Amino acid sequence: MELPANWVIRHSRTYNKDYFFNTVTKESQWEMPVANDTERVRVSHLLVKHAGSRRPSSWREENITRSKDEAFDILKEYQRKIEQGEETLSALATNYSDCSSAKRGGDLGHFERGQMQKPFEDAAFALQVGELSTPVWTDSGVHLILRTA
Ligand SMILES: O=C(O)CN(Cc1ccccc1)C(=O)c1nc(-c2ccccc2)[nH]c1C(=O)O
Repeated sequence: MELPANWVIRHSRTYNKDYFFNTVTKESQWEMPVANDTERVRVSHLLVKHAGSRRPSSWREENITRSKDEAFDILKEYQRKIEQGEETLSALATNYSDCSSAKRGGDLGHFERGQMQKPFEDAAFALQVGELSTPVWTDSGVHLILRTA
């Protein structure tokens, strides 16, 4: 049984069953502690906004008028290029992402559940490290997500 760092299994004589004890925080719990690598992910993403985006504006374009369909077609072409190895997500995000993270090659750093828009979070946590998502829709627009850690 793989336990996250600092966790040990203890046995409760009172209830005659095992529990989990964190030797650093001194907390104890009955349920199996969540391993760190499922608590936090790091991703880079490429966002293409459209006229219906909550904020249809970006560093690239002051007033974004493209349709949802156009945004999807643009993102699908980026996805094809990345999957074919012709381009990297980082290079495309730097030049074409409508998110301010374009300046960092699309890197969003690490985040836990509860921090991002739900569709984005669910897609990110479903990826294996190194895996590229299919297009993901949020209120911001449509995204390609690459899990990096
Ligand atoms: O939607 C808005 O009201 C304006 N935003 C920023 C935003 C979007 C959702 C929640 C909080 C902030 C965006 O449109 C946006 N969302 C993102 C975003 C969305 C999901 C994951 C990472 C970044 N980037 C941006 C940006 O301009 O740079």
